[in-house]
Amino acid sequence: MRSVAGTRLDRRPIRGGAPVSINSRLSGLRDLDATARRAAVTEAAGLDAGALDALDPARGLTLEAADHLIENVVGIIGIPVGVATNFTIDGVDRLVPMATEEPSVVAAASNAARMTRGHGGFRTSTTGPVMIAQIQVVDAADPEAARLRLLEAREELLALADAQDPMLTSLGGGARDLVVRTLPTRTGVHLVAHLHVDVRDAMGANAVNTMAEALAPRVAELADGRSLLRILSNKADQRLIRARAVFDAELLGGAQVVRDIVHASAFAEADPYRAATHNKGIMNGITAVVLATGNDTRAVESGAHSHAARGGGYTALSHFELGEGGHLAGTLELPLAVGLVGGATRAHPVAQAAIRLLGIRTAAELAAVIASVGLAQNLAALRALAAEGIQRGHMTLHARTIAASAGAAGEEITRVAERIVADKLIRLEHAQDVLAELRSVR
Ligand SMILES: CC(C)(COP(=O)([O-])OP(=O)([O-])OC[C@H]1O[C@@H](n2cnc3c(N)ncnc32)[C@H](O)[C@@H]1OP(=O)([O-])[O-])[C@@H](O)C(=O)NCCC(=O)NCCSC(=O)C[C@@](C)(O)CC(=O)[O-]
Ligand SMILES: NC(=O)C1=CN([C@@H]2O[C@H](COP(=O)(O)OP(=O)(O)OC[C@H]3O[C@@H](n4cnc5c(N)ncnc54)[C@H](OP(=O)(O)O)[C@@H]3O)[C@@H](O)[C@H]2O)C=CC1
Repeated sequence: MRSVAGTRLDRRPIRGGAPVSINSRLSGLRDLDATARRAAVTEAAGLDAGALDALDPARGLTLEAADHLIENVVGIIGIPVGVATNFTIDGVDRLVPMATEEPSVVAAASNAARMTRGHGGFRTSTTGPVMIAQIQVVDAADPEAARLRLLEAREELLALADAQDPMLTSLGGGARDLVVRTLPTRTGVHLVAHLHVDVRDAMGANAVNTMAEALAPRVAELADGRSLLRILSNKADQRLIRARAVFDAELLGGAQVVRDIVHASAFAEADPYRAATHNKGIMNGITAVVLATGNDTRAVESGAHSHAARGGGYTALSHFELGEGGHLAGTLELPLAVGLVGGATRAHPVAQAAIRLLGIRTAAELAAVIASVGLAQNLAALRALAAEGIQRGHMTLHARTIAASAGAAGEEITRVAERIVADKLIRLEHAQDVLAELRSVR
């Protein structure tokens, strides 16, 4: 623990329970009410009764706790947390908490995960939890020579960085490398030092920012310039996670659907207008798990989009191709700066419950889950787009939101939703008419 502004901060990582063998194939979960679902998921995950109680809105984040998270707190917004089923990731079944306001996202992820179960589920690999801190130096008279002087002082600078975080180094993390670039800009040639730091189970921003600020005076001295910005880069390309899976051709709808998903994938790779929507589909899954686990959604999203733009243009983060036996092979690669130690992951009771449900023990395992959900989410949307179109599945589930917005309550929601879907008129005015009609015949 360390003391910050009089507050004792507990920095031990939130971890899931001891690994238990679970079956994530919870068919029929949708037919239960939310409380019964929570009980079913708690039992299926091998957790103690009550382990997920924080997911009950009455027992989640209190106003008092929220007041310690951000400033000028006046309230709390509720975002639904659903559980995606059917996931097998690196040989382990996982039930995945997803926080999202968008209908059909949780269903779609579960649907796609079901289509790869027979082929072993998702497999992942990672480059390791290495974050980059940037130190900008301006006004160096001889930028190229200054670059070499900094590189000559590599060992000294890495040691100085490590000295800032004995806890991190004791856990096997710490400074790993120094890269120095000269950067021509419209205000002259800047020198930019990149400190690569293994941040273990942290997201790492605070950890590397502290190091960058400590190194900056010495860097400026060596460069004979003036240090300016000292901050991590959200282009976390030393912290990549990759997920792959084979999706069953028959479950996808046959050979033509498989071929058309490959066409859809090629379209997104070639066209930035399509790539932005394609990647939004991936982020539907990724952001939902990042949010549920109390991680920084903006950091992950800027990392993802910077990776999509790494070649200078903007392209798809995933790739689909025809695989062995006519099945569909999908891959996804992106930077994922997520942790189990700091930020809201530590402070938010719902995030703690989400980590417990996932049963993960390291930030790398969390990244593996998130990337797998991103790939599943992408595949589900592409399958719908390449087959019947997005509206059938998405709008059918969206109809419930429309029914509730029209004023339906309780059982009325299902009845109004079913009617507006059957009438193929999923609109607010029609839902209001249907509701009025239902109430008039009571
Ligand atoms: C919506 C489905 C899944 C229906 O698909 P379906 O085939 O009608 O569903 P089903 O009733 O046959 O069920 C199949 C499986 O889906 C899951 N499932 C199905 N329904 C539920 C439900 N109510 N609650 C919970 N789970 C559900 C569930 O896992 C179930 O299997 P089970 O495990 O039960 O044996 C399908 O149409 C689908 O995957 N659609 C894609 C929807 C989607 O991508 N939504 C994201 C929003 S659209 C967007 O923002 C992104 C986009 C599209 O623009 C990106 C892009 O352009 O690339
Ligand atoms: N551009 C961006 O993305 C920015 C993001 N942020 C925010 O920074 C926060 C994340 O920073 P982060 O550095 O992760 O948070 P913390 O500083 O809360 O956590 C990191 C610290 O936890 C301690 N620790 C304990 N156990 C472990 C372990 N197993 N692995 C790693 N570290 C461990 C370490 O040392 P010790 O105990 O000594 O603390 C480490 O320095 C997020 O809230 C994010 O929103 C902030 C600025 C910019």
